[in-house]
Amino acid sequence: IPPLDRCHCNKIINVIHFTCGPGSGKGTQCEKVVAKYGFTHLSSGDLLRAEVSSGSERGKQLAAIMEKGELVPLDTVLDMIKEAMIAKADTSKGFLIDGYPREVRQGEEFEKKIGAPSLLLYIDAKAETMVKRLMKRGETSGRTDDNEETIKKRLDLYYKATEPVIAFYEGRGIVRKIDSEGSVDQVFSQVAKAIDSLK
Ligand SMILES: Nc1nc2c(ncn2[C@@H]2O[C@H](COP(=O)(O)OP(=O)(O)OP(=O)(O)O)[C@@H](O)[C@H]2O)c(=O)[nH]1
Ligand SMILES: O=c1ccn([C@@H]2O[C@H](COP(=O)(O)OP(=O)(O)O)[C@@H](O)[C@H]2O)c(=O)[nH]1
Ligand SMILES: [Mg+2]
Repeated sequence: IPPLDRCHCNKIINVIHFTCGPGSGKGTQCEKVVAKYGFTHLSSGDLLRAEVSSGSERGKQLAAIMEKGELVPLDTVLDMIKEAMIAKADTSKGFLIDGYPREVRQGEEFEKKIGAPSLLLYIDAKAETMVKRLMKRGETSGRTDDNEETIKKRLDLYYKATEPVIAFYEGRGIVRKIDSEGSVDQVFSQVAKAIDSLK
């Protein structure tokens, strides 16, 4: 398919994966990255939630999986990301892909269909910190998965499926680990340093 190839050759130097645990602060940091660098932010979770809000049949199936804190089929997420990347390929300065890959196979498929990332940002947060932040966010977020039971499942799945992703890319030398325990600005200064090191 031609648009795919376009994606392949154009922007692949600037694909940044943001892979961290739930509630580690990805969404918060991505907003700041967009403000400073003008990258296109694609949040896999937000793309899925948009499909759920559309009320489509596919959205209903996704909602049931997400409410349980499980992972939706990897092709579904990849197709959504690819579509969104193609739509922006001509004008984007780079892509910041948040909450992805969630499992090693997702990363492998991304590379086959789109290309290799140039950086993988990983915010290292303690389980206790993530749970605390998510419970607090749950007071106002309206997200059906911000409840104690689902948070626990999301964390378990993170340690089981997502942490191996970091080891996988560490082998390639593109992982930058960020300590999450400071303030939002302190975390961002580490993120910015990692991105600046790409230039
Ligand atoms: N103290 C502190 N709180 C933060 C920081 N970053 C985010 N938070 C808070 O932690 C909560 C979760 O942050 P998000 O940015 O929504 O986290 P996320 O990683 O996108 O989480 P998911 O959407 O569940 O993947 C929010 O309520 C933020 O206000 C930080 O650097 N320091
Ligand atoms: O590649 C992805 C990204 C997200 N999700 C689903 O979307 C939910 C919310 O993802 P998000 O990144 O917004 O939040 P997190 O779980 O990291 O707090 C997850 O629990 C999964 O059910 C998924 O299945 N595959
Ligand atoms: Mg988020």
